[in-house]
Amino acid sequence: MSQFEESLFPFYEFAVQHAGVGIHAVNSDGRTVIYNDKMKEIEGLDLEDIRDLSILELFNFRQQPSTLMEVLQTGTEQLNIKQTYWNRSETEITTINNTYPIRSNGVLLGAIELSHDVTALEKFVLEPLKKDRDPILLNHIVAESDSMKKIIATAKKAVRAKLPVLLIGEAGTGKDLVAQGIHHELPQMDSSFYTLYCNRSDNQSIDRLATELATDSPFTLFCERIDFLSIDLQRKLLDVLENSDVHKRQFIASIGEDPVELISAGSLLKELYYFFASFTIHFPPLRERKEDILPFVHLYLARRKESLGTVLDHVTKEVEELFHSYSWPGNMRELEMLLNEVASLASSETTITVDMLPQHFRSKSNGAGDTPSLIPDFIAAGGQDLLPLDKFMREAESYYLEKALRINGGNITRTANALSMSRQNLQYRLRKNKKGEEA
Ligand SMILES: Nc1ncnc2c1ncn2[C@@H]1O[C@H](COP(=O)(O)OP(=O)(O)OP(=O)(O)O)[C@@H](O)[C@H]1O
Repeated sequence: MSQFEESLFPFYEFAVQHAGVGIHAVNSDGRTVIYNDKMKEIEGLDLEDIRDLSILELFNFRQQPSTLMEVLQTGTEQLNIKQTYWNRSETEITTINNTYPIRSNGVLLGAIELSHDVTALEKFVLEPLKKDRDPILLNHIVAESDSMKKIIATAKKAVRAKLPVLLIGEAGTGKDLVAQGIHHELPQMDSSFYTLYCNRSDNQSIDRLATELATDSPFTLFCERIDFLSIDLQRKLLDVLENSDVHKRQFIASIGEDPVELISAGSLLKELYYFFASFTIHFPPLRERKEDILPFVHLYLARRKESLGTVLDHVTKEVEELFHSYSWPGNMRELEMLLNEVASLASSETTITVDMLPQHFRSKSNGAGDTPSLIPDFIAAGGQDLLPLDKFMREAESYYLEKALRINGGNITRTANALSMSRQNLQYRLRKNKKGEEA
């Protein structure tokens, strides 16, 4: 190497450390040779954590399919791979990765990954109405269908009456959005919005709430999915609420199913239902109010254009038809996540075409009718071919995880809690099963 080339090293090193993208390079043995500051920030790892790990060990450590390993094995680049995961500091990160083989004189020396952190972008685009600090008003909410119009009208009445409200509907139908809309329409605009995320056994949140309610401060309390609390905790919550100053607060709660069914199944305390049910608002699933689909798509694309200067602004007739024929079991949240996925991989396109829809969506929406394919019967019936046990177990796991996710509106954290597993483990299994399906 010439002296001149050597004198360039400090420049290269500086550029690598200060680049706005994460850089991770491995040699042909899979050992890390470059791991810059941005990559440390993205993954929450230190060089010490990984220096002595081969890429294979690192793969197990991260529980992520490794594009670096794939490029080392195949020698072909992998572009625009989107990954969402929780890093070491328990932060959710979304990256878009480009991974390239590095060759010298035709010999493969290793591979390099350039990782763009698009978490902030994802966070914004995920919820087009939740725009930074702008309050969500009831009139901002997409309400083209008669049923959504009725929901907005009842929510406005509840604001005037200042009585507790119970929001009833499947996950992802917009209950949280309407709760925030009610809050922002209230006369005391200085009060804050407090969400109690209900978790089966989370005693401490209710204790914290009791402390908060003992103060004088006015606020709106939104108890999200009280039906997720154990009956004992529902009793405790009711006690805390009944002993607080109801005049200074707006109380709102949500449940996922019909209250009569929940009460008779022993999942909802009748007295807690009565506490919130001065106003009840039913949110029909999106499949029963398809008029709201396209206005939401247009709102989403307009917001993205306004904030990020992107050019996507409509969908083809074919996509419209597909969106109208699909059942959206995850409701508006599922549509939002789909648009997110499509838009973040688009570059100069102005129209969303069927080709741009991800494979997983095309296969479940394509004429397969309304329900995503479920395994009809898990118990072997006489006369049926038996599956090898490991295949059966994989299918059962995949079915169960998908169902748990659907019940939890696609929310990984809640699903993982409900299944008593770490979020990383759940993500790993989902990915593994998806790969298995595609294979
Ligand atoms: N009518 C709507 N107009 C605009 N955005 C909507 C509408 N309905 C839902 N969304 C968006 O869809 C996503 C899911 O909505 P939201 O969180 O309010 O659902 P939810 O019924 O509270 O779900 P969960 O029961 O799982 O908490 C949010 O990002 C929300 O902004």
